[in-house]
Amino acid sequence: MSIEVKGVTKRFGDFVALEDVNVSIPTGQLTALLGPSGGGKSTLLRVIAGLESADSGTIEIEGVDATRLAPQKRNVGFVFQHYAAFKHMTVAKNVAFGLEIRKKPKEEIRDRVHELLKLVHLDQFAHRLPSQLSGGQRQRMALARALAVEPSVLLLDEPFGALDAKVRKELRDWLRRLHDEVHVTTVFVTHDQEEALEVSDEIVVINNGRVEQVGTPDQLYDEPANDFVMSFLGEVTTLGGQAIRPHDIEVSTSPLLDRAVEGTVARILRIGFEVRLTVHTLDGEEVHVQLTRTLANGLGVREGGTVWLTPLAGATIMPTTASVGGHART
Ligand SMILES: Nc1ncnc2c1ncn2[C@@H]1O[C@H](COP(=O)(O)OP(=O)(O)OP(=O)(O)O)[C@@H](O)[C@H]1O
Repeated sequence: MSIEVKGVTKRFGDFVALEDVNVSIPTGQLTALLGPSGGGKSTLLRVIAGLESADSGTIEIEGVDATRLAPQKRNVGFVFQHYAAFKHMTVAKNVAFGLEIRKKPKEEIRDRVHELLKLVHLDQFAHRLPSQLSGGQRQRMALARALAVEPSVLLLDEPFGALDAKVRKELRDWLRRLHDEVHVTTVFVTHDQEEALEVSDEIVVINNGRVEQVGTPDQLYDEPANDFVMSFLGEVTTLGGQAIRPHDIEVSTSPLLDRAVEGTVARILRIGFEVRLTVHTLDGEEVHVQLTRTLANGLGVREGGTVWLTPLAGATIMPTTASVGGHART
């Protein structure tokens, strides 16, 4: 394991931001810290970086107890949402900075900067100032700068958070490819489920200062530990008082199964290949169902018509608590 977080608790006054957090982050992987705003993701990243100190618990990085080490002694690189570049220095100088203060030979610095700028596709911008770059290019420069000193761990706090959706998506794909080339252990904070599912090898779901679940994107989606994780990583509705995904519900226009729930189609929304039904059941539940267009057309569903709903075989079903429905997809 590259990072071992053991029994970490962090309070700000009376407020408990992290409570007995235990996480192992594997070497060479891309791990996302995912959760709703205020859940404690950034605090955990800052405790790993040494920018905050935990009230109790330990942090081990690459087998070394780093709990009391200063940030610059932990061999970690960081990139934040709003990256503070040296405005008066060129892109190349910004990337070279960490190597220069370490007094590396000039030739080695020049070669390394060239290699890094190529890696982040900024080689043609080496002589520009940061203000002459786009937001996405500036974040790529920040990554090159963080990678320059060959950190054993790269910590990214919503690195693309301030960028527009399209650039964000491009950089997300780019980060995945970069990681496949460089393989440095990377931990990145995001509140965006899609980003976490698309990019990471492993996801740590954090809510209210606690770890809800750790797993691969598939494990979290297919075997959520609780209804919070289930609702945070995809859409969820309730059927017969239980949480279920809208696409895991079978719709029939005749009462084929005795445990089927009868209801009336209140609304039909057609979006591309997908058809969304809102069904009001006899028990007064509002159930959301997702079907393919082909299936919906084949069934001949119509607003005001009666349908019978059953969970599909193999559907993930959870008892509900108050958290279901509280975290819609963003
Ligand atoms: N320096 C501080 N002083 C007091 N409270 C703080 C401090 N830093 C963080 N907190 C509180 O700790 C909680 C966790 O904050 P944190 O930034 O870790 O959340 P997050 O999951 O990263 O959220 P976001 O996605 O909004 O950044 C929040 O309620 C926040 O207000």
